[in-house]
Amino acid sequence: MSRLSPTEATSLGHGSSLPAGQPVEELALEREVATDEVVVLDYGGQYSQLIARRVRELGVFSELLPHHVGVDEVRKRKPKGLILSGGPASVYAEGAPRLDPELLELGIPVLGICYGMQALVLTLGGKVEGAEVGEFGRSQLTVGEHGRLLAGTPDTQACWMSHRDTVYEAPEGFTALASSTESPVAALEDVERGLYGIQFHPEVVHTPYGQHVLTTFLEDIAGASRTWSAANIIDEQVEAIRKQVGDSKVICGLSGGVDSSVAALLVHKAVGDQLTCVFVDHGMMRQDEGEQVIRAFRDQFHVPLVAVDAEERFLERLKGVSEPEAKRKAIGAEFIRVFEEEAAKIGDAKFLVQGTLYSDVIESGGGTGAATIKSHHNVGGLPDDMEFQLVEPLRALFKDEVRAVGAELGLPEKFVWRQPFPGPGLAIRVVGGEATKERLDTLRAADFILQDEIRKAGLYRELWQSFCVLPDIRTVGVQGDERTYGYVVAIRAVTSDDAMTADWARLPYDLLEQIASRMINEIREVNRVVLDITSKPPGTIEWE
Ligand SMILES: Nc1ncnc2c1ncn2[C@@H]1O[C@H](COP(=O)(O)OP(=O)(O)OP(=O)(O)O)[C@@H](O)[C@H]1O
Ligand SMILES: O=c1[nH]c(=O)c2[nH+]cn([C@@H]3O[C@H](COP(=O)(O)O)[C@@H](O)[C@H]3O)c2[nH]1
Ligand SMILES: NC(=O)CC[C@H](N)C(=O)O
Ligand SMILES: [Mg+2]
Repeated sequence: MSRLSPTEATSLGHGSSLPAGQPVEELALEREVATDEVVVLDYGGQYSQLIARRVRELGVFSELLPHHVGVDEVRKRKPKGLILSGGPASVYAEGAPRLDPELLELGIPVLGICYGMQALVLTLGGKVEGAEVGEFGRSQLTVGEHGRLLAGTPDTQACWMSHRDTVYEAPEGFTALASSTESPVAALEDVERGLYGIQFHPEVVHTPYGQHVLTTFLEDIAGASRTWSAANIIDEQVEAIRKQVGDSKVICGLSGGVDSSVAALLVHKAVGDQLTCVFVDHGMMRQDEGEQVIRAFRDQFHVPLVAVDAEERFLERLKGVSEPEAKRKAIGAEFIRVFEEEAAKIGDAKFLVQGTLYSDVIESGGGTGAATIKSHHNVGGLPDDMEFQLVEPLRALFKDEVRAVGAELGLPEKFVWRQPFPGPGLAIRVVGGEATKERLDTLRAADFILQDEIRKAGLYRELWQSFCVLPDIRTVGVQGDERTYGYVVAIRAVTSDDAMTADWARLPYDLLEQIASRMINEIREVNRVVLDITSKPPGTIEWE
């Protein structure tokens, strides 16, 4: 991407995987199946999510499911093919995830990648063993026989590996296709049974023929039509929304962010004036944001918009609340109470549209033992007694795909390329303490300066997000020969593709200096500015 991310790490760093216990129904997508799908089973690999993204980039819809889902869950989706991801375990480790042999009997081709291949080989009676030396990073693949899977690729090619266990013998019925520096069998296939395996990672950019091999699997082997694109989700969703909503009234929580704007446009396309948008100004917005959103939206679109001034009730609700999850849940619940009141006013709207994305769903954990990193207000933060039925047309998409849909729908660039802003707003950036009006105002002032300077420097669009955090800390300073005891502002700026992983942005020193000095000079309460240089993982983007 940019001068801001000096390493390639961000493009490789999709480190998410679905924790065991993730309830699958949370992830199931109501699709009017119009396009072909390939399911990726996640064995906890670092790049599992990247596999699904690559498949989508190649024009085939793809969903990532935890490895332990039953065969029925996979069958339900009528996939054209199945991909088994890599994973951190050794196939011999106690409790290592197993491959259910029934998955190999679905009548669709299966491609095992790294751990996925090792599990396949072990299940079918081949030989996998821990090698003396591992094979990490760049390696050389030597193809003995191209077979079906490696057709059209060179006899020797670079590939990217990350494993210690190694396949020494292919199971009966398989042909070993290639070896690598440290792996006697680095690719194999049993065309008859439709089973394929590769030890290397086709999904990372360091495997030059990776996309080629994936394309072969999708197109030639699985026979999937490459007709899916973020844009054709429009027709699919318009149809699904009509079916779900019928002739009921619908409200849409509209923040002015790209997700809810796109969701609103889709729903409007589907059910026209049954839709009313509701913008909630909870007092945790950025400077002048409320007015800007209302003006921009009313100017641009012909969708009725109700703006609710809810600052007082949100501040009241947050009194004494400092623990991050408690804060998120309080905000999530209050949002719903406001939506309920507005729904009643417009005449019993039973449906609530939200711009929930795939990453919100994955990250919110789920509940049955899965790790919840943080409850996104629109997923894990919803109150139990909510009666709305949710309409979430973007639940299957990643942010870059939503942007593509937005562009296709004619959403102006300034909406499409807005940096994300979390629903709970500045409240989760007043860290370690209560979000009082006074602290929110200080943070708002700092944030305004940061945005202003980032835009002036022409960096706004290159950054996934740039914002300030106000910890509950004061430090001693000396200003005008006087002792001061003021707040610390932290600057957080990150690059990312989809918020699942992120790197801290290398902002120019001169810009940082300009930002810091403006903050200290212009905001009386602030006397120190620090920079957050934590990537995600191990950090998250927001501090709470
Ligand atoms: N101030 C708000 N008023 C009404 N609805 C909101 C508000 N903030 C968030 N929401 C609802 O919560 C959903 C999730 O918020 P989120 O911030 O993830 O998306 P967004 O604001 O639409 O887009 P972006 O991620 O670009 O900020 C929104 O799509 C919207 O439906
Ligand atoms: O609408 C939202 N409601 C939330 O509760 C919420 N929490 C985090 N975020 C945004 O999600 C992305 C990932 O954030 P984290 O790395 O902090 O988990 C980042 O873009 C965050 O700004 C939220 N958005
Ligand atoms: N990347 C992987 O899937 C690694 C598989 C297994 N953990 C190994 O080390 O061989
Ligand atoms: Mg937002």
